[in-house]
Amino acid sequence: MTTAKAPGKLYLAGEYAVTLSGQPSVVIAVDRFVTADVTRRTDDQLVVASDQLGEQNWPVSELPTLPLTDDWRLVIRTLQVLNDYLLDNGQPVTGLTVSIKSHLNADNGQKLGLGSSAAVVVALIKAVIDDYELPMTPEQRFKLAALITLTTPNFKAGSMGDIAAASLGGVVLYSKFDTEVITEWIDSNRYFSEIIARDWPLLRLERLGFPADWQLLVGWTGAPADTQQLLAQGATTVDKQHAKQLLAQNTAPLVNMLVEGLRRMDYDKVATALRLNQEQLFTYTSQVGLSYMTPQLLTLLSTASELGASAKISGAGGGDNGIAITNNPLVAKALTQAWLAAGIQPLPLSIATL
Ligand SMILES: Nc1ncnc2c1ncn2[C@@H]1O[C@H](COP(=O)(O)OP(=O)(O)OP(=O)(O)O)[C@@H](O)[C@H]1O
Ligand SMILES: C[C@@](O)(CCOP(=O)(O)O)CC(=O)O
Repeated sequence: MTTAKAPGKLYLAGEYAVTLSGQPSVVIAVDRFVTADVTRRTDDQLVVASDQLGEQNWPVSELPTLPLTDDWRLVIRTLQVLNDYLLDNGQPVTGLTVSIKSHLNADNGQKLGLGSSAAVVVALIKAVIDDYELPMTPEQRFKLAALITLTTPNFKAGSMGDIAAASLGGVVLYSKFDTEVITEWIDSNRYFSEIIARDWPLLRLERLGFPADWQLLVGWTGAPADTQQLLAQGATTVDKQHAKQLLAQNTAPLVNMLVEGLRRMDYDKVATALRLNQEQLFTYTSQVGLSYMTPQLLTLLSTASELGASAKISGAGGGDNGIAITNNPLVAKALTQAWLAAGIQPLPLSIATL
Protein backbone atom coordinates (compact mmCIF):
# COMPACT_ATOMS: atom_id res chain seq x y z
CA MET A 1 0.00 0.00 0.00
CA THR A 2 1.19 3.54 -0.74
CA THR A 3 -0.04 6.44 1.36
CA ALA A 4 0.24 10.07 0.34
CA LYS A 5 -1.09 13.24 1.84
CA ALA A 6 -1.77 16.74 0.57
CA PRO A 7 -2.22 19.81 2.77
CA GLY A 8 -5.02 22.33 3.00
CA LYS A 9 -4.45 26.01 2.24
CA LEU A 10 -5.02 29.54 3.41
CA TYR A 11 -4.60 32.70 1.36
CA LEU A 12 -2.34 35.40 2.76
CA ALA A 13 -2.91 37.91 -0.02
CA GLY A 14 -4.13 38.41 -3.56
CA GLU A 15 -7.64 36.91 -3.32
CA TYR A 16 -10.08 37.58 -6.18
CA ALA A 17 -7.33 39.25 -8.28
CA VAL A 18 -5.56 35.86 -8.46
CA THR A 19 -8.44 34.39 -10.47
CA LEU A 20 -7.08 36.46 -13.39
CA SER A 21 -4.17 34.79 -15.19
CA GLY A 22 -0.76 36.19 -14.25
CA GLN A 23 -1.89 38.02 -11.08
CA PRO A 24 0.26 37.26 -8.03
CA SER A 25 -0.97 35.89 -4.71
CA VAL A 26 0.59 34.33 -1.64
CA VAL A 27 -0.95 31.10 -0.45
CA ILE A 28 0.12 28.97 2.52
CA ALA A 29 -0.11 25.19 2.93
CA VAL A 30 -1.31 24.29 6.44
CA ASP A 31 -0.76 21.12 8.43
CA ARG A 32 -4.20 19.59 8.06
CA PHE A 33 -4.29 17.07 5.28
CA VAL A 34 -6.24 14.82 2.96
CA THR A 35 -4.69 11.34 2.85
CA ALA A 36 -5.03 8.80 0.06
CA ASP A 37 -4.11 5.11 0.37
CA VAL A 38 -3.64 3.14 -2.82
CA THR A 39 -3.10 -0.62 -3.21
CA ARG A 40 -2.78 -2.38 -6.57
CA ARG A 41 -5.16 -5.31 -6.98
CA THR A 42 -4.79 -8.55 -8.89
CA ASP A 43 -8.22 -8.10 -10.52
CA ASP A 44 -9.52 -5.19 -12.64
CA GLN A 45 -11.78 -3.63 -9.99
CA LEU A 46 -11.55 -0.07 -8.72
CA VAL A 47 -12.75 -0.12 -5.13
CA VAL A 48 -12.84 3.43 -3.79
CA ALA A 49 -13.81 4.43 -0.25
CA SER A 50 -14.18 8.06 0.78
CA ASP A 51 -14.89 9.20 4.33
CA GLN A 52 -17.30 11.73 2.85
CA LEU A 53 -18.90 9.98 -0.10
CA GLY A 54 -19.04 6.32 0.96
CA GLU A 55 -17.85 3.43 -1.20
CA GLN A 56 -17.97 2.78 -4.96
CA ASN A 57 -16.85 -0.10 -7.11
CA TRP A 58 -16.22 -0.08 -10.89
CA PRO A 59 -14.33 -2.28 -13.36
CA VAL A 60 -11.29 -0.38 -14.73
CA SER A 61 -12.67 -0.91 -18.26
CA GLU A 62 -15.73 1.23 -17.37
CA LEU A 63 -13.63 4.11 -16.01
CA PRO A 64 -13.41 6.10 -19.29
CA THR A 65 -17.20 6.21 -19.69
CA LEU A 66 -18.28 6.82 -16.10
CA PRO A 67 -20.62 9.83 -15.81
CA LEU A 68 -19.03 12.92 -14.27
CA THR A 69 -22.19 14.24 -12.70
CA ASP A 70 -22.35 13.75 -8.93
CA ASP A 71 -19.98 14.47 -6.02
CA TRP A 72 -17.78 11.57 -7.17
CA ARG A 73 -16.89 13.34 -10.41
CA LEU A 74 -13.64 14.84 -9.19
CA VAL A 75 -12.39 11.49 -7.87
CA ILE A 76 -13.51 9.68 -11.05
CA ARG A 77 -11.90 12.31 -13.29
CA THR A 78 -8.66 12.06 -11.29
CA LEU A 79 -8.61 8.27 -11.69
CA GLN A 80 -9.38 8.58 -15.42
CA VAL A 81 -6.49 10.97 -15.97
CA LEU A 82 -4.13 8.86 -13.86
CA ASN A 83 -5.15 5.77 -15.81
CA ASP A 84 -4.33 7.52 -19.12
CA TYR A 85 -1.10 8.89 -17.64
CA LEU A 86 0.04 5.40 -16.59
CA LEU A 87 -0.76 4.03 -20.05
CA ASP A 88 1.16 6.93 -21.71
CA ASN A 89 4.10 6.02 -19.50
CA GLY A 90 3.99 2.38 -20.53
CA GLN A 91 2.76 1.14 -17.14
CA PRO A 92 0.51 -1.91 -16.69
CA VAL A 93 -2.86 -0.71 -15.41
CA THR A 94 -4.54 -2.90 -12.79
CA GLY A 95 -7.45 -2.57 -10.40
CA LEU A 96 -6.88 -0.43 -7.31
CA THR A 97 -8.17 -0.23 -3.79
CA VAL A 98 -8.30 3.45 -2.85
CA SER A 99 -9.16 5.08 0.44
CA ILE A 100 -9.57 8.86 0.82
CA LYS A 101 -9.76 10.58 4.20
CA SER A 102 -10.09 14.31 4.73
CA HIS A 103 -8.98 16.07 7.91
CA LEU A 104 -9.83 19.45 6.46
CA ASN A 105 -13.24 19.75 8.05
CA ALA A 106 -14.21 20.62 11.62
CA ASP A 107 -14.99 17.79 14.06
CA ASN A 108 -18.69 18.29 13.36
CA GLY A 109 -18.06 17.88 9.61
CA GLN A 110 -18.46 21.59 8.81
CA LYS A 111 -16.07 22.89 6.18
CA LEU A 112 -13.26 25.13 7.42
CA GLY A 113 -12.48 26.66 4.02
CA LEU A 114 -9.13 24.88 3.69
CA GLY A 115 -9.59 23.63 0.11
CA SER A 116 -10.53 19.97 0.34
CA SER A 117 -11.19 19.41 -3.38
CA ALA A 118 -7.64 20.43 -4.35
CA ALA A 119 -6.09 18.31 -1.61
CA VAL A 120 -8.15 15.26 -2.65
CA VAL A 121 -6.89 15.49 -6.25
CA VAL A 122 -3.26 16.11 -5.26
CA ALA A 123 -3.20 13.35 -2.62
CA LEU A 124 -4.62 10.86 -5.14
CA ILE A 125 -2.10 11.85 -7.82
CA LYS A 126 0.76 11.53 -5.37
CA ALA A 127 -0.36 8.14 -4.02
CA VAL A 128 -0.75 6.57 -7.48
CA ILE A 129 2.41 8.11 -8.97
CA ASP A 130 4.45 7.09 -5.90
CA ASP A 131 2.97 3.58 -6.01
CA TYR A 132 4.19 3.22 -9.62
CA GLU A 133 7.50 4.85 -8.64
CA LEU A 134 7.25 7.37 -11.47
CA PRO A 135 9.11 10.66 -11.24
CA MET A 136 6.96 13.78 -10.92
CA THR A 137 8.03 17.21 -9.71
CA PRO A 138 5.73 19.30 -7.47
CA GLU A 139 5.22 21.66 -10.44
CA GLN A 140 4.15 18.77 -12.68
CA ARG A 141 1.83 17.57 -9.90
CA PHE A 142 0.28 21.03 -9.86
CA LYS A 143 -0.14 20.95 -13.64
CA LEU A 144 -1.75 17.50 -13.69
CA ALA A 145 -4.15 18.49 -10.88
CA ALA A 146 -5.00 21.72 -12.73
CA LEU A 147 -5.72 19.75 -15.94
CA ILE A 148 -7.98 17.39 -13.97
CA THR A 149 -9.86 20.33 -12.44
CA LEU A 150 -10.18 22.12 -15.81
CA THR A 151 -11.64 18.99 -17.42
CA THR A 152 -14.12 18.08 -14.68
CA PRO A 153 -17.55 19.23 -15.91
CA ASN A 154 -19.35 21.85 -13.81
CA PHE A 155 -16.47 22.04 -11.41
CA LYS A 156 -15.30 25.30 -9.92
CA ALA A 157 -13.00 27.39 -12.07
CA GLY A 158 -11.16 29.34 -9.44
CA SER A 159 -7.57 30.48 -9.39
CA MET A 160 -6.28 27.02 -8.37
CA GLY A 161 -4.09 28.59 -5.69
CA ASP A 162 -5.42 25.79 -3.48
CA ILE A 163 -3.84 23.27 -5.87
CA ALA A 164 -0.56 25.23 -5.75
CA ALA A 165 -0.43 25.02 -1.95
CA ALA A 166 -1.44 21.34 -1.93
CA SER A 167 1.21 20.48 -4.56
CA LEU A 168 4.20 22.48 -3.27
CA GLY A 169 3.57 22.94 0.44
CA GLY A 170 5.04 25.83 2.44
CA VAL A 171 4.43 29.45 1.48
CA VAL A 172 3.91 29.86 -2.26
CA LEU A 173 4.02 32.88 -4.53
CA TYR A 174 1.42 31.83 -7.08
CA SER A 175 0.07 33.25 -10.35
CA LYS A 176 -2.44 31.40 -12.48
CA PHE A 177 -1.39 30.17 -15.92
CA ASP A 178 -2.81 31.57 -19.15
CA THR A 179 -6.14 29.74 -19.10
CA GLU A 180 -6.79 30.28 -22.82
CA VAL A 181 -3.49 28.71 -23.88
CA ILE A 182 -3.88 25.67 -21.62
CA THR A 183 -7.50 25.16 -22.69
CA GLU A 184 -6.35 25.28 -26.32
CA TRP A 185 -3.75 22.56 -25.59
CA ILE A 186 -6.40 20.41 -23.93
CA ASP A 187 -8.88 20.95 -26.81
CA SER A 188 -6.26 19.94 -29.37
CA ASN A 189 -6.16 16.49 -27.70
CA ARG A 190 -2.55 16.64 -26.61
CA TYR A 191 -1.49 14.01 -24.10
CA PHE A 192 -1.54 15.33 -20.55
CA SER A 193 1.93 13.83 -20.04
CA GLU A 194 3.13 16.11 -22.84
CA ILE A 195 1.26 19.16 -21.53
CA ILE A 196 2.74 18.88 -18.03
CA ALA A 197 6.25 18.73 -19.50
CA ARG A 198 5.78 22.13 -21.18
CA ASP A 199 6.32 25.63 -19.79
CA TRP A 200 2.96 27.14 -18.95
CA PRO A 201 2.71 30.84 -19.84
CA LEU A 202 2.13 33.16 -16.85
CA LEU A 203 2.24 30.34 -14.29
CA ARG A 204 4.29 31.28 -11.25
CA LEU A 205 5.02 28.80 -8.48
CA GLU A 206 7.76 29.95 -6.12
CA ARG A 207 8.43 28.80 -2.59
CA LEU A 208 8.89 31.60 -0.08
CA GLY A 209 10.19 31.45 3.47
CA PHE A 210 8.37 32.51 6.63
CA PRO A 211 10.39 33.90 9.56
CA ALA A 212 10.70 31.21 12.23
CA ASP A 213 10.07 33.62 15.11
CA TRP A 214 6.83 35.06 13.70
CA GLN A 215 3.52 33.44 14.48
CA LEU A 216 0.71 32.79 12.08
CA LEU A 217 -2.66 32.63 13.83
CA VAL A 218 -5.83 31.40 12.18
CA GLY A 219 -9.31 32.20 13.44
CA TRP A 220 -12.38 30.31 12.26
CA THR A 221 -15.72 32.09 12.33
CA GLY A 222 -17.72 28.86 12.46
CA ALA A 223 -19.71 29.99 9.42
CA PRO A 224 -18.98 28.28 6.09
CA ALA A 225 -18.76 30.55 3.04
CA ASP A 226 -19.68 29.64 -0.52
CA THR A 227 -16.64 30.75 -2.50
CA GLN A 228 -18.13 29.79 -5.87
CA GLN A 229 -21.25 31.83 -5.28
CA LEU A 230 -19.15 34.85 -4.28
CA LEU A 231 -16.96 34.45 -7.37
CA ALA A 232 -19.99 34.12 -9.66
CA GLN A 233 -21.69 37.19 -8.15
CA GLY A 234 -18.57 39.26 -8.84
CA ALA A 235 -18.56 38.51 -12.56
CA THR A 236 -22.07 39.28 -13.80
CA THR A 237 -21.46 42.62 -15.57
CA VAL A 238 -18.75 44.36 -17.54
CA ASP A 239 -18.47 46.96 -14.74
CA LYS A 240 -17.78 44.20 -12.22
CA GLN A 241 -15.11 42.74 -14.48
CA HIS A 242 -13.51 46.19 -14.73
CA ALA A 243 -13.60 46.44 -10.94
CA LYS A 244 -11.68 43.17 -10.75
CA GLN A 245 -9.11 44.45 -13.26
CA LEU A 246 -8.64 47.52 -11.11
CA LEU A 247 -8.30 45.35 -8.01
CA ALA A 248 -5.65 43.30 -9.82
CA GLN A 249 -3.75 46.42 -10.87
CA ASN A 250 -3.74 47.70 -7.28
CA THR A 251 -3.03 44.32 -5.67
CA ALA A 252 0.05 43.28 -7.66
CA PRO A 253 2.41 45.86 -6.05
CA LEU A 254 1.07 44.94 -2.61
CA VAL A 255 1.76 41.25 -3.12
CA ASN A 256 5.26 42.21 -4.27
CA MET A 257 5.64 44.27 -1.09
CA LEU A 258 4.50 41.28 0.99
CA VAL A 259 6.98 38.98 -0.77
CA GLU A 260 9.80 41.43 -0.21
CA GLY A 261 8.77 41.79 3.45
CA LEU A 262 8.83 38.01 3.93
CA ARG A 263 12.19 37.71 2.16
CA ARG A 264 13.74 40.47 4.30
CA MET A 265 11.87 39.38 7.45
CA ASP A 266 10.57 42.94 7.67
CA TYR A 267 7.46 42.68 9.84
CA ASP A 268 6.30 46.27 9.28
CA LYS A 269 6.44 45.81 5.52
CA VAL A 270 4.41 42.61 5.73
CA ALA A 271 1.87 44.25 8.06
CA THR A 272 1.51 47.24 5.73
CA ALA A 273 1.09 45.04 2.66
CA LEU A 274 -1.62 42.98 4.34
CA ARG A 275 -3.48 46.07 5.57
CA LEU A 276 -3.41 47.70 2.13
CA ASN A 277 -4.50 44.46 0.44
CA GLN A 278 -7.38 44.22 2.92
CA GLU A 279 -8.42 47.79 2.05
CA GLN A 280 -8.37 46.96 -1.67
CA LEU A 281 -10.51 43.91 -1.00
CA PHE A 282 -13.04 45.99 0.97
CA THR A 283 -13.25 48.45 -1.92
CA TYR A 284 -13.62 45.75 -4.58
CA THR A 285 -16.19 43.65 -2.74
CA SER A 286 -18.33 46.66 -1.91
CA GLN A 287 -18.10 47.92 -5.51
CA VAL A 288 -19.39 44.60 -6.86
CA GLY A 289 -21.87 44.07 -4.00
CA LEU A 290 -20.44 40.97 -2.33
CA SER A 291 -21.29 40.08 1.29
CA TYR A 292 -17.61 39.95 2.20
CA MET A 293 -17.59 41.16 5.78
CA THR A 294 -19.49 39.33 8.51
CA PRO A 295 -19.87 40.35 12.17
CA GLN A 296 -17.51 37.53 13.21
CA LEU A 297 -14.86 38.52 10.65
CA LEU A 298 -15.12 42.13 11.84
CA THR A 299 -14.56 40.94 15.43
CA LEU A 300 -11.65 38.79 14.29
CA LEU A 301 -9.98 41.80 12.62
CA SER A 302 -10.73 44.36 15.31
CA THR A 303 -9.48 42.19 18.21
CA ALA A 304 -6.25 41.59 16.30
CA SER A 305 -5.81 45.26 15.52
CA GLU A 306 -6.48 46.29 19.16
CA LEU A 307 -3.69 43.95 20.27
CA GLY A 308 -1.27 45.15 17.58
CA ALA A 309 -1.29 42.06 15.35
CA SER A 310 -1.57 42.34 11.61
CA ALA A 311 -4.75 40.56 10.45
CA LYS A 312 -6.63 39.91 7.26
CA ILE A 313 -9.63 37.98 6.01
CA SER A 314 -8.31 34.89 4.23
CA GLY A 315 -9.96 33.73 1.01
CA ALA A 316 -13.31 34.80 -0.35
CA GLY A 317 -14.74 36.17 2.93
CA GLY A 318 -18.43 35.91 3.84
CA GLY A 319 -17.44 33.47 6.63
CA ASP A 320 -14.73 30.81 6.88
CA ASN A 321 -11.59 32.26 8.41
CA GLY A 322 -9.08 35.06 8.89
CA ILE A 323 -5.38 35.12 9.68
CA ALA A 324 -3.17 37.21 11.93
CA ILE A 325 0.61 37.52 11.95
CA THR A 326 2.64 38.75 14.89
CA ASN A 327 6.31 38.77 15.83
CA ASN A 328 5.46 39.00 19.54
CA PRO A 329 4.59 35.74 21.39
CA LEU A 330 2.72 37.68 24.10
CA VAL A 331 0.47 39.26 21.48
CA ALA A 332 -0.13 35.80 19.97
CA LYS A 333 -1.23 34.47 23.34
CA ALA A 334 -3.46 37.45 24.12
CA LEU A 335 -5.06 37.33 20.66
CA THR A 336 -5.83 33.62 20.96
CA GLN A 337 -7.63 34.35 24.22
CA ALA A 338 -9.42 37.39 22.82
CA TRP A 339 -10.66 35.39 19.84
CA LEU A 340 -11.92 32.61 22.10
CA ALA A 341 -13.73 35.13 24.30
CA ALA A 342 -15.35 36.66 21.20
CA GLY A 343 -16.54 33.30 19.80
CA ILE A 344 -13.83 33.01 17.14
CA GLN A 345 -12.25 29.58 17.20
CA PRO A 346 -8.45 29.63 16.94
CA LEU A 347 -7.33 26.80 14.65
CA PRO A 348 -4.02 25.29 15.74
CA LEU A 349 -2.49 25.33 12.25
CA SER A 350 1.13 25.64 11.23
CA ILE A 351 2.76 26.01 7.83
CA ALA A 352 3.13 22.57 6.25
CA THR A 353 6.39 22.00 4.41
CA LEU A 354 6.38 18.84 2.33
N1 LIG B 1 -13.17 13.30 1.49
C1 LIG B 1 -13.49 13.46 0.21
N2 LIG B 1 -13.67 12.38 -0.59
C2 LIG B 1 -14.00 12.52 -1.88
N3 LIG B 1 -14.18 13.71 -2.49
C3 LIG B 1 -14.04 14.82 -1.76
C4 LIG B 1 -13.69 14.76 -0.37
N4 LIG B 1 -13.61 16.02 0.08
C5 LIG B 1 -13.89 16.83 -0.96
N5 LIG B 1 -14.16 16.12 -2.07
C6 LIG B 1 -14.50 16.64 -3.40
O1 LIG B 1 -14.40 18.04 -3.35
C7 LIG B 1 -15.68 18.65 -3.55
C8 LIG B 1 -15.86 19.78 -2.54
O2 LIG B 1 -15.24 20.86 -3.06
P1 LIG B 1 -15.63 22.33 -2.60
O3 LIG B 1 -15.10 23.26 -3.60
O4 LIG B 1 -17.06 22.41 -2.21
O5 LIG B 1 -14.87 22.44 -1.25
P2 LIG B 1 -13.46 22.96 -0.96
O6 LIG B 1 -12.50 22.70 -2.04
O7 LIG B 1 -13.13 22.32 0.35
O8 LIG B 1 -13.70 24.50 -0.79
P3 LIG B 1 -12.96 25.49 0.18
O9 LIG B 1 -11.71 25.94 -0.50
O10 LIG B 1 -13.92 26.62 0.37
O11 LIG B 1 -12.66 24.72 1.42
C9 LIG B 1 -16.69 17.55 -3.33
O12 LIG B 1 -17.83 17.76 -4.14
C10 LIG B 1 -15.92 16.32 -3.78
O13 LIG B 1 -15.99 16.25 -5.18
C1 LIG C 1 -11.68 34.44 -3.91
C2 LIG C 1 -10.54 33.48 -4.27
O1 LIG C 1 -9.48 34.25 -4.83
C3 LIG C 1 -9.99 32.81 -3.03
C4 LIG C 1 -10.96 31.87 -2.39
O2 LIG C 1 -10.39 31.31 -1.24
P1 LIG C 1 -11.23 30.40 -0.26
O3 LIG C 1 -11.55 29.14 -1.00
O4 LIG C 1 -12.45 31.17 0.14
O5 LIG C 1 -10.28 30.18 0.89
C5 LIG C 1 -11.02 32.46 -5.27
C6 LIG C 1 -9.94 31.67 -5.92
O6 LIG C 1 -8.75 32.03 -5.83
O7 LIG C 1 -10.28 30.68 -6.60
